[in-house]
Amino acid sequence: MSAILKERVRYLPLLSKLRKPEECVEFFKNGQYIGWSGFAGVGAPKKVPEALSKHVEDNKLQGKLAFNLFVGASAGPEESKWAENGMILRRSPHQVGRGIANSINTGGTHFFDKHLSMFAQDLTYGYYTRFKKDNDLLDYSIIEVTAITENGGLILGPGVGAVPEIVSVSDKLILEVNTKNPSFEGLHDIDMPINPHSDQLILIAEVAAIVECDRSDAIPPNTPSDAMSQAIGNHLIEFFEQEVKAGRMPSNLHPLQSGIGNIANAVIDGLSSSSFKDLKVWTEVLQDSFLDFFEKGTLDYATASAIRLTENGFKRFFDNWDLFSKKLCLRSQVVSNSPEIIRRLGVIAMNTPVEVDIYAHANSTNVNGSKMLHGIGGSGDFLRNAKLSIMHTPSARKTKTDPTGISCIVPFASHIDQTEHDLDILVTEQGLADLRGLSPRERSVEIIKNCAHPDYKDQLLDYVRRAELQAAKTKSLHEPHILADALITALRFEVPAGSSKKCIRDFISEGQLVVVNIESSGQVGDGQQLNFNIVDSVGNEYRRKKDFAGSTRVAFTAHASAAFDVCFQNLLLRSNNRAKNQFREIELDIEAGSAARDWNAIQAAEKLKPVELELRRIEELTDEIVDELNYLKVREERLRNTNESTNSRVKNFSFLIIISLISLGIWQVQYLRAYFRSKHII
Ligand SMILES: CC(=O)SCCNC(=O)CCNC(=O)[C@H](O)C(C)(C)COP(=O)(O)OP(=O)(O)OC[C@H]1O[C@@H](n2cnc3c(N)ncnc32)[C@H](O)[C@@H]1OP(=O)(O)O
Repeated sequence: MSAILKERVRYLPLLSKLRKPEECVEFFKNGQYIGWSGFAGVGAPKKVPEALSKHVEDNKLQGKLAFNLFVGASAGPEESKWAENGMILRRSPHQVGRGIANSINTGGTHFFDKHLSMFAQDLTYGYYTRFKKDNDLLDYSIIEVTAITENGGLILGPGVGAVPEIVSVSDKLILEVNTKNPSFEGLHDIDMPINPHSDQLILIAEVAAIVECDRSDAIPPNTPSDAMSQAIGNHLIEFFEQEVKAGRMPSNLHPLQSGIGNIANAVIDGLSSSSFKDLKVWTEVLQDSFLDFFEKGTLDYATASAIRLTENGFKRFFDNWDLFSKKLCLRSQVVSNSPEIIRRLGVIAMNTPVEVDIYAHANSTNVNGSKMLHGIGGSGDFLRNAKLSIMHTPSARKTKTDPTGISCIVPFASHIDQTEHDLDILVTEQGLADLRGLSPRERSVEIIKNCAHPDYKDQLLDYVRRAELQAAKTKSLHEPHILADALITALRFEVPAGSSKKCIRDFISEGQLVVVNIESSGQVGDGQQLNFNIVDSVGNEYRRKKDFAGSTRVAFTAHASAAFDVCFQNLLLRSNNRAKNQFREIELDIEAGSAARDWNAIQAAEKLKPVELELRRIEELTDEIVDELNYLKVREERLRNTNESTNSRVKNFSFLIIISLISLGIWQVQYLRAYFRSKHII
């Protein structure tokens, strides 16, 4: 037993329960309900989960020793290891890490994404354990502590999260005493709201073991702030200054909440250099940038549920313990995320979405509507209840081949976590949209104009124009949408190896510039040969390529006004002996006319100001509309000529028939007369 452990565990009876992590494995059985401490990657248990993972790997128990796991918010890499080993059957709430996200997205883990403010209390109500056969809510909980007081009080570490509720409903506890971190004594304010069923007994769990942990939390370094995040920060600072001037906020603002992720970290970095003083923070996670905030004297006091610092950040924090610990309080997540407190304090909430749509519905969790990233976390708690609900995001994110390949401003959010009823302000590096008091259609203009990336502005405006035209016809102009178009920015489909040709058809006008971007998965030599060609319906071939993989951009000027096809065929090569179920995934993006022009290059080459560029774009768009109208006019003329010529032909034919009938009639009369005369009848 190390001297430091003896010093930290001041409740002596517990010292007799000391075990090695691997000696705790025997407590765990398949299907148990387990709680962990931890919040936003810090304060989670490490040694016992690691020993269990090793046990599963050594004995090939993957998928055979699995648990229902509840953690306040995300835990550390040990959780991802559990997921990789098929050890998590069910999980809630917020999680972070490739392993756990993969397990959710491949169906190995049932994940339910509850608001952080509600999760802990719902757990104590028994909502999540209602299928359990015995009366215990949680069988075991593994809790990291930094000390245990003389009377058995648990001193948690850098994360509080749902530990108070988890401990209160656990049958047995395993305590990991972290001796690498200093004791966090004096930094927490642990409070448990009384649930409506106040007549229920809170169980006092039995401690099954204590284990020493000599390792700190491993938080990856944050991406340093860049021009994009600085621009977002500057727009926000300018906005806050205006709010103070308008008398809607005091000069030291209202308490700030900041979400997780690199953008949130960088935005706080920007705010720390602003001229605001005596700021306060009411949030759930403090990241590294808050340390600068404290040191520069901008930040007066902060309260959170976890302090999620990188290795360097923790070193700074521990080295300056006296300064930071006096300005900080860690609380449980039911308190830090309490809707009532957030509303009463008038918190300014700032969180990053995956995407926001033109009417201000935001997706915080699911890429393309179905691929889970991290979960909603506390973003819903804060954005629904804050005095000012702000979302900050880059206007576009990169893909493998395109630095602005994904627009974060979309016609229709593919999954909605935060609704239009909550969001006040949207800010990207392009600018800030103040949505307060605007109708959905006013919002769409404000968002596209101020926040969308220039590469996507025209497409979004075009969508709004078409949606409004259609909605006007059906008298549904409140929030116009064309649902069939709303979710498509680029086409993505699979071409199975050995299948027949697959073609995508579009229509172009003569002389129009067309740009086709094609991205294919796989590589040349992988046993499949992907060929494509682009032809129009009058026989012009614009491009043909054999054995293609990766990405390409084809630009051409249309020779005729006609339909054109982009056709793919994926041949299975003889040398390929893994033939079954192989396919290439294709992403196809077709742009025509002004949308196909590289406006950034035009602006640079002709040294145009933004207004001039916008006017040029509008001019081209107008020319295009005029061209289209001219084309329609010519087609209409052609149709009219065809109609007229058909009409005159029918007329002539009718005359011919009339003349033929009259001639036939005269002939018949003559013939009958001659016949009757020859028979002497007349
Ligand atoms: C504990 C708490 O709850 S704190 C309170 C706030 N909580 C939340 O808001 C929870 C939900 N939000 C989040 O998890 C984050 O803010 C995020 C993921 C939405 C954004 O965080 P960032 O640091 O800006 O994201 P980051 O750049 O690391 O991107 C994360 C991944 O999402 C992907 N992504 C983000 N936006 C998009 C998009 N519009 N389309 C496709 N992929 C996207 C990124 O490409 C990246 O993928 P990768 O890991 O394969 O590279």
